[in-house]
Amino acid sequence: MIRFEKVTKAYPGQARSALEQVSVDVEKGEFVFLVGASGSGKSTFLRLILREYRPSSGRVYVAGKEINRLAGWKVPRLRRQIGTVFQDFRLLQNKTVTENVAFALQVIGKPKAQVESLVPETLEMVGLEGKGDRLPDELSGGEQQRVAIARAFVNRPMILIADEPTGNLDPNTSVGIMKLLDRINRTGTTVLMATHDAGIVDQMRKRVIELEDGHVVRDQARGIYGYQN
Ligand SMILES: Nc1ncnc2c1ncn2[C@@H]1O[C@H](COP(=O)(O)OP(=O)(O)OP(=O)(O)O)[C@@H](O)[C@H]1O
Repeated sequence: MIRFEKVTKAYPGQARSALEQVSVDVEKGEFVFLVGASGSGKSTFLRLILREYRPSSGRVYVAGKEINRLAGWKVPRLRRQIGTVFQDFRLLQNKTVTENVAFALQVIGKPKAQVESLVPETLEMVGLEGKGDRLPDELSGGEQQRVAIARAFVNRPMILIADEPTGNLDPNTSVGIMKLLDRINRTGTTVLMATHDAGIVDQMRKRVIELEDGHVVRDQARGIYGYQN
């Protein structure tokens, strides 16, 4: 589903590459934690999958296509197949829960009837039934992250990328969010999650890829967090 072949990414003006000769294969339906100290290259890895950046050398494949070679007009189609969730939720503050989730479908031109069936179904799946009319600031942090996950998943993407999704949440709330991501993964969606949350990684026992200074230093099935901050 995702393949990195000897990928190096150097940002202009930076002495050291953010990623250096990284080769990784992620199969469809896998759940992968990306761990590593701050600055080790986790976000860069995720952004290359979205083609927010191109590699300086090497190749990135998503669903069999080398995305560096995709024509610019095909990039939105690629991104449509990848849901994204971030630490800071990134909801539209002046729109209700329902409108936030519906918006993700409207911008890609989904017919109204489909929007009207998919949005409530997805809100129910993430445990937000009955809260569709609230504004984001009328929700707890955990609920706001559920809205963000609903928005990322409502289009049933093949890949879900989560960059520190529990970074702003307390441990109990984080467990609920992880259960939800696990459920989404069980529908067949490939999940990649960058995290500093040792407790969660140790609890879930999924594949762990550890980056250090832009290199993969560990790739472990049913792994643990296992590095010192
Ligand atoms: N847009 C950019 N321009 C220049 N350098 C960048 C840019 N983005 C990241 N870097 C550098 O690339 C390296 C890897 O950064 P990256 O954000 O991928 O790390 P990270 O593991 O996600 O860190 P964190 O855990 O703090 O989010 C760092 O040295 C960082 O300073």
